Amino acid sequence: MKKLLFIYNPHAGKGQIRAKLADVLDTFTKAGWLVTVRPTQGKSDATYTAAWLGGEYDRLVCCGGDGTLHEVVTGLMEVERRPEVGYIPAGTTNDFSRNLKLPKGYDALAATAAEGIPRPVDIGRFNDRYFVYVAAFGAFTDVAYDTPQQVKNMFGHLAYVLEGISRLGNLKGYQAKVEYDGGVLEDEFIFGMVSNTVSVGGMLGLPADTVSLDDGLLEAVLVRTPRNPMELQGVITALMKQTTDEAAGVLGFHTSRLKITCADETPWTLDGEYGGAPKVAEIAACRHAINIVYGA
Ligand SMILES: Nc1ncnc2c1ncn2[C@@H]1O[C@H](COP(=O)(O)OP(=O)(O)OP(=O)(O)O)[C@@H](O)[C@H]1O
Repeated sequence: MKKLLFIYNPHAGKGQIRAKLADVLDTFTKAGWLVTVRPTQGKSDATYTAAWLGGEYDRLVCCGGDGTLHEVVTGLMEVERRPEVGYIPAGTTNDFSRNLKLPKGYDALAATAAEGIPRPVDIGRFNDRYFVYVAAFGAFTDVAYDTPQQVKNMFGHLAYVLEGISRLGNLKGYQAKVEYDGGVLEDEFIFGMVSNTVSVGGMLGLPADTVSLDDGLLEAVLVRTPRNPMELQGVITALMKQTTDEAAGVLGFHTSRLKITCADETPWTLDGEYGGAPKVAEIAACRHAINIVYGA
């Protein structure tokens, strides 16, 4: 019998999955799976469980928010023979799930996770860590790690932070050398983001269908430190319009890898969680690292 490992975060979102658990497990079983269930017991539990047990299963279904998906995928990257992944979004933020065109409601989600056909997606490597859809530094990310997880909100939030600053001197910039497929940039940046999600397509001025999760490419957005009030206004305008504007210092490009060398330790967020504060961030797309079930 094919084996399915179900990892769910009982506290994700408002904990609604708990009331649906019996139906979800029944759906998996009726689809022919022999099911093992792991309610996560705390931080990193999903990572350890996926890393230790993932290789013994044909399919791993993850239920929770972006944080739980991040933990599961991080664990699976340690596994040689990775199971197919199904995802039932159940968190307060389920930004990544938008990419998968999943149905609504737990019954349909469980059926899709059990029977849907998986497709390959790229996973981001960040030094010795991983991210599913976004790695970012700067502006708000060094203050606290309650980063607005929805990628689009990041730009809105950044514009809001920038509008609120009374003096340009209050802005913390990061002197950085950025090496990528298209060349080398050396400048001071207040914000940088590398992502693998269609929700950033608009920001790069690209139609969403040119941002693909399985093309071996990541999308990068860098915001240069504005040096005067006019430049600051240009950055805010670009961010509000959610578009890159090279003249205004809001740069965007596709790349398969990126090396960001900062003069100082720079705190990063990976999928909305604290990702450490390295001086050098080596980022790369791990092409087709995970096979995940899509809804359509
Ligand atoms: N049993 C548990 N008790 C407390 N925290 C847990 C437990 N299991 C998992 N977690 C943690 O909860 C965090 C958030 O999980 P998740 O993203 O699934 O939910 P969420 O509702 O979307 O929360 P948020 O959007 O605020 O991150 C994860 O990073 C995980 O480490």
